[in-house]
Amino acid sequence: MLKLDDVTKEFRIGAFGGKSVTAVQNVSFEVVPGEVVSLIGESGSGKSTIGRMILGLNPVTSGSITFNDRPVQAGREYYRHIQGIFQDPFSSFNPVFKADRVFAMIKDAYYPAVPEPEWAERVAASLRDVRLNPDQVLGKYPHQLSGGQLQRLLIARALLLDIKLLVADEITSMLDASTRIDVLNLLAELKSRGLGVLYITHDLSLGNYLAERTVVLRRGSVVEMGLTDRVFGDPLHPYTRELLSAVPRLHEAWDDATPVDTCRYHRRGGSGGLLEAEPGHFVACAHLSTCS
Ligand SMILES: Nc1ncnc2c1ncn2[C@@H]1O[C@H](COP(=O)(O)OP(=O)(O)OP(=O)(O)O)[C@@H](O)[C@H]1O
Repeated sequence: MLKLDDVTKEFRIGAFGGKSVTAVQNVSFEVVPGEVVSLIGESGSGKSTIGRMILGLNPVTSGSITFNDRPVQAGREYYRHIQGIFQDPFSSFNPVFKADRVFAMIKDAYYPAVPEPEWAERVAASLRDVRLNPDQVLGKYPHQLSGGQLQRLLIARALLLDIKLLVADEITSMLDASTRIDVLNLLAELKSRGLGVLYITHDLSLGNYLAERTVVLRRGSVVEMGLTDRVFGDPLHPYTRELLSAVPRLHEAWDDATPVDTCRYHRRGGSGGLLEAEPGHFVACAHLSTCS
């Protein structure tokens, strides 16, 4: 199980790192095996920073991230179980390597003792799992494959490992509508095999389609989380309601002045924690800075 406990991330910025920006603040949530959790929020809300911390690509400033009770530790053993896939599949491949090479690197790093014929069969099986024809993709360079094929290749590569958690950061945003649905269905199939997925997205409808639970981020903090049906069906936080009513402009930068001024939880629950409004459905007060 992946567990984030009170995680905060500050980046040092400016000349000589004299200033800092808080990208993620006091975030806690879990992803259990066989569950898709979608992490949604506007651009700059801290989604990718959370993904990168889970993958050990950025250290946390405070709090902890554990996977099966062990702290994140970037390295071969960790990546055997946890893999990340990102928005732009082309940037994940070295353009001068054919697809075969991607798989050979996994063999060299993790399975050097496996005989070649057995390895070839494993590769073919993982490609078939993601509905790719091995004969049509192996032997090709990245530019000879489509974005959807490359995303599937990345998933196939992850499947060759003993993967338990996939961090999928905007993986469908560069795909056309039909390929997007194919990749989403593939993720749904993987979750039914016990894989946990953190699905990071701007796109509420995709999160709604796939995820059992939804975590809504605003300016680095969780404002609401719970079962997707409940968060979408009965959004409690004004910001979540705003997000749901503003779907068509989700890809635009948001105006910081977005009014978030009505909150029925104001003054009901301390100064910053999430309130459990109903079992498993948590919401932040919309007036955190003034709530006491
Ligand atoms: N390496 C960094 N150095 C300084 N600031 C950073 C760094 N990475 C991210 N940030 C800042 O942290 C905040 C959160 O960024 P992040 O990329 O996590 O947001 P996001 O929700 O994933 O946005 P998008 O959907 O546009 O990718 C932003 O204000 C961003 O400018």
